[in-house]
Amino acid sequence: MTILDSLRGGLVVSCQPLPDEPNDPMRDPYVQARVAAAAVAGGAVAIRANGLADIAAIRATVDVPVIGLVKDGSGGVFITPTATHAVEAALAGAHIVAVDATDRPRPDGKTFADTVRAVRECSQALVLADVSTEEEGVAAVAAGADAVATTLSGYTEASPPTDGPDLELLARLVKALSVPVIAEGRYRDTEQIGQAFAAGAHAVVMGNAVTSPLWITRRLVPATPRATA
Ligand SMILES: CC(=O)N[C@H](C=O)[C@@H](O)[C@H](O)[C@H](O)COP(=O)(O)O
Repeated sequence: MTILDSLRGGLVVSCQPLPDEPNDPMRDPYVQARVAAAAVAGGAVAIRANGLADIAAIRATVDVPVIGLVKDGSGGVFITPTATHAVEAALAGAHIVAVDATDRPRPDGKTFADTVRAVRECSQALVLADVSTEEEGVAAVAAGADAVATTLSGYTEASPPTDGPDLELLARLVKALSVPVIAEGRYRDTEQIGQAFAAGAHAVVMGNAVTSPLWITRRLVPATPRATA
């Protein structure tokens, strides 16, 4: 079975501390590896992880594929923004490297296709294109992406933010592409998971709703009298 086959029809759990919270107590490779192990024990078919130390720790702990990325920067392209970041993620142990494949300029001046080539030259890792529009997905596949994810919908100028997941983009990508399309971004419950698979998703990624006590608690606390006192 190929790596991508092993993800088919399953839940991928994204184990990442909150990016805008440098003091998130979960920011620790050992902790993230234990969270990943718990997710796998619960049935996750793969783990998505950010940063070389977390990728390596999770790879050493779980026996499912690791989708690795390296976040760097805040505005513009920040998910595995350069070919160097992508190569480092592959060498740290990612089976699949998630790379920003939006049509925005990249900090190293290279193209997404250059980045795919760099990963192929140094490893067996596959490349997952994180996109925000259908056009970006089509271009990413032409440039060599092995799979495409809706990860960046709602986070670029070309894609207006929404509360829930972008099921429309997912359905359009499934129709337009011949590679697996992974649903990611603001999936929170079983109903949305069902909707994603009904729209043709290869797999669904859930992050904060599973792996961030800080994020979950912040959403629950406003419902308490204490919060409004
Ligand atoms: C846009 C961006 O930076 N997305 C990142 C991608 O790796 C993560 O911060 C996501 O939050 C996560 O993968 C999915 O989490 P949720 O299921 O909570 O959307």
